[in-house]
Amino acid sequence: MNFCRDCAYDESMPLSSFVPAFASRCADDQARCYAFVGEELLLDDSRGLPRAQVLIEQLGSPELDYLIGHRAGEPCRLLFWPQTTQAPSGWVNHNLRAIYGHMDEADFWIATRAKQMATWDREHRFCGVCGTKTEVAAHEPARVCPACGYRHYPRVSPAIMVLIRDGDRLLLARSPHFKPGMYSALAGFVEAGESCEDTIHREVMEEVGLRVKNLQWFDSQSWPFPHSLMLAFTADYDGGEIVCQPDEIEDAQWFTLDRLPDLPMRASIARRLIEATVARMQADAAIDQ
Ligand SMILES: NC(=O)C1=CN([C@@H]2O[C@H](COP(=O)(O)OP(=O)(O)OC[C@H]3O[C@@H](n4cnc5c(N)ncnc54)[C@H](O)[C@@H]3O)[C@@H](O)[C@H]2O)C=CC1
Ligand SMILES: [Mg+2]
Ligand SMILES: [Zn+2]
Repeated sequence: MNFCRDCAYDESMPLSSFVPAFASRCADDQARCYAFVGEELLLDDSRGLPRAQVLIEQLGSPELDYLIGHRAGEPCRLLFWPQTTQAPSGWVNHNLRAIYGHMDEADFWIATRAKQMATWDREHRFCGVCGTKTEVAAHEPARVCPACGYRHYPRVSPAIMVLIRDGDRLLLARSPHFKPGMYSALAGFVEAGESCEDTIHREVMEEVGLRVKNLQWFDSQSWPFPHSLMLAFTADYDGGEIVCQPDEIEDAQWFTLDRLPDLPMRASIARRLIEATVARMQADAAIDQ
């Protein structure tokens, strides 16, 4: 699956060839370099990965320099400089959401892992239990407290997503943060003590006042904004009238397939979930004719 439209996707090293790993120092100048200045990914003019050594000569020693895995056996290195670092010449800073589809697809997803590793490191500098400054473990992504021994691993926040069908129509909603005209499937974070299914029933009732049944698994996706794990389902409508949750849901409507609104970006599992469900509903309608 490669949505890259204007760069060379290295099919010989597909994302499936990536194996996560961790070492608290990389310093391998031949490694594939996923470099961030603050929230933004540094790429060269043709949206390829930069050379670590050149960046370090320009920006000085990075705040983070970790091995984060191997792509087809090639080491993958995270370099991180804080936002205050001046932008280096000859490289372009990219917002991660915006660069999808314009860089090697596998490198995009490895860069999202790198971003989450940088977030983990910077948000666990002090022990959440006793306040002592933490230290990075040598061979696993953990910041360890030397005083109480607590190990702080990268945070992953499970979030459900559910697309509700009712005959030939789909329920799509929009948050106030969405760009104008865009609608998506419902989503919500799994709360402590909930199963995914509990969250779906709760979030659908909270966000649009409806009941659902026949939950079916679709797929999952790491979503590094900042550390969500999307767990996507479809469900059938099982009663209720649409009542939008104030502040969370600006609008929610039933849409027939011939009247779909603007949909989420191509990188999102929301887009894949909606397109796959529409295709299945169109196939079912063709059989019924
Ligand atoms: N990849 C995709 O296709 C999509 C991804 N998403 C992501 O799903 C996640 C959940 O979506 P929302 O509708 O915003 O969630 P939501 O419906 O649970 O409401 C968000 C609220 O949850 C609380 N919150 C924030 N971070 C949290 C955490 N880690 N754990 C528990 N509660 C938290 C905050 O009060 C926030 O206002 C977000 O990260 C969003 O970016 C949402 C739609 C599409
Ligand atoms: Mg939500
Ligand atoms: Zn501690």
